[in-house]
Amino acid sequence: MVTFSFRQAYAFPVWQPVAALRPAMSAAWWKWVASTDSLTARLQAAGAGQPFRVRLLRQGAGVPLHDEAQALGIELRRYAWLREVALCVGDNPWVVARSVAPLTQLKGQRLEQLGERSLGSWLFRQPDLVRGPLEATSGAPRFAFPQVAGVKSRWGRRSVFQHGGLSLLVQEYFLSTMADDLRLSSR
Ligand SMILES: C=C(O[C@@H]1C=C(C(=O)O)C=C[C@H]1O)C(=O)O
Repeated sequence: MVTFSFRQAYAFPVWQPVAALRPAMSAAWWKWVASTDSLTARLQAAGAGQPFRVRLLRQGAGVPLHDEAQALGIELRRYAWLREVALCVGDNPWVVARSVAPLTQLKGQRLEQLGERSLGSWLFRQPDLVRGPLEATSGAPRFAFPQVAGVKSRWGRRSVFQHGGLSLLVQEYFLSTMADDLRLSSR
């Protein structure tokens, strides 16, 4: 079983509009990073019958990172609802994701009861869902990271979803395990 640890990164992540990073990305990666439909559904399709699983790593109240608070337009050091997962295909974590929502905006959406069901499967069923612009980074996540030698983050992306008065920042980092399994180039 793969274990995960918090990885301390010293550099502040540089987020850019996803189109700004397109020249640095292969066409195959662009399709993944710039897609705006459900990533869960895409991973399930790409897994070609291998079991897809959401591994819940952490969920509950906590203080968002500086850039997360900025992205949500909330005050620094305000508690938020945090959820960290690994999206696994077969035995491998392909994506690690961290979602953040202001606690004050949680009003019976029952997000905390999702457990190991995919947040995306729930989110994309909401008829009023609006997705904000995608931003991307080549930096590594500063949260749960698989403790397996040689696993690297290839691309990260984030966007804010709006639904029923709730703003939800979703950050997803695509791992080298996924690149290896799908034979994608490193970048
Ligand atoms: C936003 C989506 O949901 C995915 C599922 C997540 C979860 O269960 O916590 C987190 C991020 C996403 O990669 C999606 O499917 O597009």
